[in-house]
This record gives sequence, structure tokens and C-alpha cells, in this order.
Amino acid sequence: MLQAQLPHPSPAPKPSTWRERWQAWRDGVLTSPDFQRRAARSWWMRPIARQRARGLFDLVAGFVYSQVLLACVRLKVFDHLAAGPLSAAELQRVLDLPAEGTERLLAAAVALELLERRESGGTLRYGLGKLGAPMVANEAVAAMVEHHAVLYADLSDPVALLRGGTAPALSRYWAYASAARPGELPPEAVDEYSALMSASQPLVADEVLDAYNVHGHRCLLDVGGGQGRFLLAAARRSPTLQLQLFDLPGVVPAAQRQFAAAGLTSRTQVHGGDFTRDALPRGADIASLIRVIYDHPDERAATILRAVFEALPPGGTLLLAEPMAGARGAPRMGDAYFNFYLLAMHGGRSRSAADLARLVEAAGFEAVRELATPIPLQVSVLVARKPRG
Ligand SMILES: CC(C)=CCC/C(C)=C/CC/C(C)=C/C=C/C(C)=C/C=C/C=C(C)/C=C/C=C(C)/C=C/C=C(C)/C=C/CC(C)(C)O
Ligand SMILES: C[S@@+](CC[C@H](N)C(=O)[O-])C[C@H]1O[C@@H](n2cnc3c(N)ncnc32)[C@H](O)[C@@H]1O
Repeated sequence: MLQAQLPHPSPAPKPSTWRERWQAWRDGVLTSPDFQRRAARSWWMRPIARQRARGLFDLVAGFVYSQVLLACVRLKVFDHLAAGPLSAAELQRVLDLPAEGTERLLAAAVALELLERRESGGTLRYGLGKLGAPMVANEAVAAMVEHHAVLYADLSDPVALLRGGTAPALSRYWAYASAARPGELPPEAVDEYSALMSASQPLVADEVLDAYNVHGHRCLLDVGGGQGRFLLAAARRSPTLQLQLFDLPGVVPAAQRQFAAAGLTSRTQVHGGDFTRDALPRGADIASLIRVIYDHPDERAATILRAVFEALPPGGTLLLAEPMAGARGAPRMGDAYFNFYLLAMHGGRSRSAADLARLVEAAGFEAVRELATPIPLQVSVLVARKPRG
């Protein structure tokens, strides 16, 4: 049965304001198939009708578009074209696909602006499109594209997911999200997500370090710092900065290996523990929480922020960075994408900068401010200070 034919669960409220009357009238018009048909045929309404049809079609087809991108990533199409355009026959050879598969992939990738057709001297070649060019050697986004197989399997029944009681694969992938004692997770339970986080740090690290200059600081404690990729980026910005990393005991051996490989062992202290139970190491004058707080429900987020507050000296700085709901220019990222992602993960919630500022202040910090980042879709940043007195 169509939604419009379902009985209303309560007597529909009578519109009382001008705005409510306008909205009720507009709903009536826009849901009418007769109006939709007439609008599509009217010269002045047709552009709007076409735009709405396209918008809805793109929501229907979104998974197909994602899979075209996945095919391009798996076949390394963008990297093959980095040195210059290739003909369909050349691409067929390097991609090792049948001719028809190649033609279909190229047509789809051109339509999605991942590739573009280039004609010269009577030969048709394929080059990088405006959305394909940023994918060249982009291991961060490529790793995320691959990872979405897990998410999309969990989203195959979105209503069941919303009703709860399911056991999404994503909640097993992020083993700490539902573990009673995350501190006891062995390396094999944390290695896969830690590698994904490490691979995707380039989406975040330079954005954060461009927004906040760590130069004036003596020692940076990265809480939930994973395999240390953010600290390695910070160390490159400030050669005198001391580094402390805190993460689950199962994660820290990989972090230690990364610091040793970068020749940074003497500047680094690595601590294993559970930030919901254990005290954080003292000694840093700035602590960062990068892509950590949105993993957790409010109560656990408050515990983590309080632990950071305790670890910092008076006047110490908190640097909190993650993709935030309501980020400028990215309205779908927080409320649609991460909202559902975090539901499947059985973890936390996508929060706006204002929601996070409230949590940060409740933990005792002051002077909370949001810093501008170049691409808020990737990450937004809050800084705050522990009071001096
Ligand atoms: C030169 C001429 C002719 C014109 C100039 C025109 C011009 C200005 C062009 C701009 C070109 C340009 C610089 C393009 C840049 C493109 C960029 C920066 C693209 C970035 C894309 C980023 C993407 C797609 C990021 C995706 C991130 C995802 C999906 C992240 C997912 C994260 C997850 C799932 C995290 C999970 C962690 C957990 C569990 C929630 O804690
Ligand atoms: C989403 S990852 C972010 C990692 C890293 N900050 C980054 O942005 O790449 C969250 C991190 O928090 C760590 N974590 C989760 N629960 C934890 C806990 N109870 N105690 C300590 N670390 C924890 C995870 O092991 C993981 O490294």
C-alpha cells in the first residue's frame, strides 16, 4: 500500500500558522501524480521536475554508482591513467577485462565524471575525469571504498538495523565498540581496523595540523592514537615535539613498530590501556582525540573527555577532530552517512560542533572554539583549554 493511503496514527493537526498552511498546501500539490505529470510538461516547471527526478533517481541508484567506483579502485583504473589517457583497447589489456566489460565500465565511469572521453587525431582515449583525478594514488579513499563492502552488507536490511537486535558485521569489525573489556582484545581483533585507520589518516592529519599549529607545544598525547600516523605527521611539523600515544594494549605493538621504523622511538612513549577505566599518562601539554569521540555514546564520551582533562596540566590544550554533523557544505555526511554507519557499528553518534562543545565544557574545559578546516567533509576541529586556576 502507498504511504499516502495509510491511515494517520493520530488526528492530523490542523495547520494554524501561515507557514503550516503553506506547507500543507504544498504537500498536497507535490504528492499529486496529476500535478507531477503537468509540471513535467510545463516549460517553466520542467527544469525543477527534472532536477527532482534526478535527485530521487540518484538516491535509488547510489549503490550502483558506489560499485562502479569500487570496480575502478580494484582495477586501479585511475592509477593506470595517471601517466596519460589510454584507448579502450589499451585499457582492456591492462585491466584484463573482456571487451564488453571494459566498454560498460568506461561508459559508467564517464557518466559519473570519474573518467572523461578525449578525442585527438581521430583516436578516442579515456583520461581522468574531475572526480577520478583526486583518486590517483589516493590510498586513503581507496581503503575506505574497499571497506564499504562490510557496511553495505549490514545495510541490506535498513529497517531491521533501525529496529535493533541485529548483529551487524561492522560491530564485529570495530571490536572495541561492543566488547565488555576492550582492553583484553588481542592484536588479531584490532589489526584490521587499525590498518584502515592508518591508511585513511591522510584524509585527516594535514587538515587538522593546518588548522591548529602544534609548534608552540612541548608534548602531544594522542588518545586512541591507533598506529601512530597522526603523531608521525605532527612530529614532521615540529621537530622538538615529544610524542605520547595511548591506545588499547592490542594496538600498541603496531604503533611501536611504526615509531621505530620512522626513527622516532627516543621521542615517543607508547601506553596500552582502556581509556574508559585507566588513567591516561601525564606529562603532555596538549592532548588530541582524533576520530575517537563519535565512536562512543554520550556517557562514555564524557568519561573519555574527563580522563583527558585529568591528564592535562592547568592551561593544557584539548584538540578534538572528527567529521561533524552539520559541517559546512556537507549536510549529508553527518546526518545521513555517519548516522547510519555508527548505528551499524553499535557505537556512538554523529555530533555537531555545538553538541561536542557542550560535552567538552561539561568535562571542565573552557574557551572551546571551532577552527576552520579546508574540507569540513573530511574533518572538523575543536580546541579547548583546561582552566589555569
Ligand atoms: C586547475 C583548474 C583547471 C581548475 C581548478 C579547479 C579546482 C579548484 C579543482 C579542485 C581540485 C581538487 C583540489 C580536488 C580535491 C578533491 C578532494 C580533496 C577530494 C576528497 C575526497 C574525500 C573523500 C571522498 C572522503 C571520504 C571519506 C570517507 C568515506 C570516510 C569514512 C570514514 C569512516 C568510515 C571512519 C570510521 C571510523 C569510526 C569507526 C567512525 O570511528
Ligand atoms: C576510529 S579509531 C581512530 C584512530 C586514530 N585516532 C585515527 O584517527 O586514525 C579509534 C581508536 O580508539 C581506540 N580505542 C577504542 N576504544 C578504546 C579504549 N577503550 N581505550 C583505548 N583506546 C580505545 C581504538 O583502538 C582506535 O585506535
